Amino acid sequence: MNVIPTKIPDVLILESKIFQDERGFFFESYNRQNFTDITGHIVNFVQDNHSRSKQNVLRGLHYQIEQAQGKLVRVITGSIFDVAVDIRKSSPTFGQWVGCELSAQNKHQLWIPPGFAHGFVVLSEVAEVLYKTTDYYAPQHERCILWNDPYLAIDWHLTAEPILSAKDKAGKPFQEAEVFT
Ligand SMILES: Cc1cn([C@H]2C[C@H](O)[C@@H](COP(=O)(O)OP(=O)(O)O[C@H]3O[C@@H](C)C(=O)[C@@H](O)[C@H]3O)O2)c(=O)[nH]c1=O
Repeated sequence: MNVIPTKIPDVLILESKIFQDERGFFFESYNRQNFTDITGHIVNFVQDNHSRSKQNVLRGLHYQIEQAQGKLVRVITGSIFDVAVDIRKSSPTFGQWVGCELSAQNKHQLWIPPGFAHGFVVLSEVAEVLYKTTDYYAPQHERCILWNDPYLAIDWHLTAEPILSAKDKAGKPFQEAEVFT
């Protein structure tokens, strides 16, 4: 497993060793011991999510203010631009974002610890995204920051208008959003 750092030290891109042969490929998509060694934390994943979206669908920026979720994100069909925003007030990178392309081809995974808002946009015709979470879905604690907040100024690599849920269209400006201490 190769670890690619990002400009936010707690957010990591993980590159697995892929074994290719005449049958296809094999890789360990998750190994608890390796993950603990890489992050320096014992992380307990409790939920696996799977979503499929068409091109230009943008989901985000989401977080849970209680039962905050760390997320380990990967793509098994197509490609996305995946974004994490640091919303921990005490963090030196508070208000900063990082993004990276995750695809079925590169098999990269993004580790986003608790304390971040998360979102992605679909770059390919369709994309299927899988992610593990460190806490359970808790809709009462769900919050959403506006994807195009001018303060955050995220470059989503968009080539068309994004397709958003009603909930995401009604996201809060970053400076009005509830954040972590
Ligand atoms: C996230 C989630 C949704 N749902 C249900 C609620 C709703 O009826 C339906 C679709 O939910 P949403 O519109 O919130 O799905 P979506 O917009 O894909 O939400 C997800 O976006 C990405 C970016 C994240 O980071 C996730 O944590 C999550 O917030 O699925 C669950 O049952 N469990 C879950 O964990």
